[in-house]
Amino acid sequence: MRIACQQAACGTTGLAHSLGQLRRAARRAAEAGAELLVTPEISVGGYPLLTANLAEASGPVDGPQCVEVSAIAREFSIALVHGWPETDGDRLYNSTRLVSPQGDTLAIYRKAHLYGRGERAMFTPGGQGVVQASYKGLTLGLLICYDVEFPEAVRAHGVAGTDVLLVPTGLMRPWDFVARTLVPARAFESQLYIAYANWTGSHGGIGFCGHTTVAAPDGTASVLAEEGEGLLIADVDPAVLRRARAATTYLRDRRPELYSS
Ligand SMILES: [NH3+]CCCCC(=O)O
Repeated sequence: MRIACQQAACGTTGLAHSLGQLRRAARRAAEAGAELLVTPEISVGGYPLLTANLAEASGPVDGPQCVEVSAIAREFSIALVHGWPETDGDRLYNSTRLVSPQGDTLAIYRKAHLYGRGERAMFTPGGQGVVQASYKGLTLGLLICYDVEFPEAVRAHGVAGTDVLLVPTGLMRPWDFVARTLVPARAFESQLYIAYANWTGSHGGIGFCGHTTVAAPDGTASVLAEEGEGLLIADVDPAVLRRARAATTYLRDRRPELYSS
């Protein structure tokens, strides 16, 4: 399956800007033959989410923001992973949604490991660890940014049979080590692909470090530079998963009865 990861210029000025940026990426991804596009953390609304953008960017899964994104998926007949501030009753979640090429919601994941005082003040932490969906014969999983820095969170997906972990992110400097070293290591140790789509540029006092990555379970990775918008195109190959899992049998050789919880 060919996938695309958007490395988007941050500094979103509002919902219309976000949706325009996402639509352009969907068109380019479809033109490149991709069947799935992954966009950065809170790609609808911008990261960090400014209070000024909160009212127009936030909504329930059947709200106008998600309806617009579903229309983009249908227009270009491509599956999409986008972030947005999800409202559910009086709670606000830092969420990501996997949308089918027909615009249907295949999965929603709410960021469980919130990062820093700003996020913890604004969002409610998600309460689900492993969220998956089937697409094109593969099992896709969802995590968001900081989640991937917890080996337990990624390993839980590996044990649950995730083939491709889709990770919208908002990774800032000086943490580029996470993109360059940790994400490829996570893919290798849990025997799955990780598609990690980041922002670039500076916004809200934060400098994002790009390095959008598709890391494979065999230790190889495709990476974009730190600066500049772009679209990373990579092919996810089930044969690579099979060969890697046969050669590196971490998931079979685990001894969970020996590990503290
Ligand atoms: N080590 C922290 C990197 C930033 C994670 C986040 O913004 O969710």
